[in-house]
Amino acid sequence: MIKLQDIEKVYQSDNGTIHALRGVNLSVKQGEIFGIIGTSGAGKSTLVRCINMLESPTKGIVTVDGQELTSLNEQELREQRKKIGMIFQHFNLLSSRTVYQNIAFPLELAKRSKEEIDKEVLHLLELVGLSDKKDQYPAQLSGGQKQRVGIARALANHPKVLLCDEATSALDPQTTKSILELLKDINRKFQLTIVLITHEMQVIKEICNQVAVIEGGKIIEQGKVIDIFTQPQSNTTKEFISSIINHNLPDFFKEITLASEPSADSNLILRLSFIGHSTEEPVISSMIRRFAIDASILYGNIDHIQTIPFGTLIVELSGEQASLQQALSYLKTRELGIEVIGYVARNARAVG
Ligand SMILES: Nc1ncnc2c1ncn2[C@@H]1O[C@H](COP(=O)(O)OP(=O)(O)OP(=O)(O)O)[C@@H](O)[C@H]1O
Repeated sequence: MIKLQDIEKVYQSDNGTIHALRGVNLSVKQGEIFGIIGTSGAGKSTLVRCINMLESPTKGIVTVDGQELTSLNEQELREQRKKIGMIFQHFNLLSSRTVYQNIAFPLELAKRSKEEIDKEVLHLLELVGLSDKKDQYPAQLSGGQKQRVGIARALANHPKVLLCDEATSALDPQTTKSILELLKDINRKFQLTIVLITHEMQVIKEICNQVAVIEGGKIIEQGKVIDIFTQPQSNTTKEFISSIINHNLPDFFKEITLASEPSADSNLILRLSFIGHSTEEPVISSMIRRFAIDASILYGNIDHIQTIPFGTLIVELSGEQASLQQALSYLKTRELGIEVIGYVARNARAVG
């Protein structure tokens, strides 16, 4: 549905040249909720604004719904933009218009009849749960209600894509949840493709199928949310994830020396991640039964990414070195993530 090829964006400002995007390639499938996460200044807003050409890329090709936007003139672009709705962090509502009139605005611009507009607006008000607020002005609404108006307005022209520019960043956690639920609902009902940018991993975890991490104008990591959460590669991604999932080692590891290679009398410390059905498999107990080893659990956590459960265990295995290596080989045949954290001297910690 959306394809970005080698997108570059250079701003010329009084302070010199700013290279905001440096060769971005992205592909978003129809019906996906695609999240782009990055810290302040990473290039998120520039990137999302390149998708509907509010910013025109200095270089590269933007294609939406099979149409190359980067080759269109202004008038053709205006037509194509009707396929792309957008919502904003600060809602961007017209303060002198009522809720009804705000939602009607894009339909008036599209020269739709009064009857059509009325039917459409009433339907959208119901969809976003604001039928009773139609004659109020934005100043009389809460942040969450304002964003609901923003969503209804963005959907007025039946877009195929909805772009969300930090749409929940100005909202409290409870309101954020309800807006994300509404976006999920709309995605399901209309098979609408959603691209959202955020600096909060919680938002990605709650609704996205796919995620891309942007840093210094480049995509440094991308993939399925479940894969990125369970096997983050870059330090930036690890940091984002650690804000909601503790990937750090427990404190007592700071006091012991970990070796990267085994010695005759060392214990093996592993981090195991279980995803989906593998959380139900009794891997640890069958490993202990098969090999002459002991296992003690140093840390355990279970979480969900939307409906998929995933768990993390840090375990210390003790026994003969040959048995430990056999157990490790056995674990590698199971459906789980394995990270060898290191080896500790057998007496460094008492294994129970
Ligand atoms: N219109 C502009 N003129 C000049 N520089 C700009 C302009 N817009 C953005 N930039 C610069 O481009 C870089 C990327 O900015 P952008 O707003 O895309 O990042 P961001 O990840 O969305 O950050 P934030 O979360 O703080 O909004 C920054 O260095 C920013 O200062």
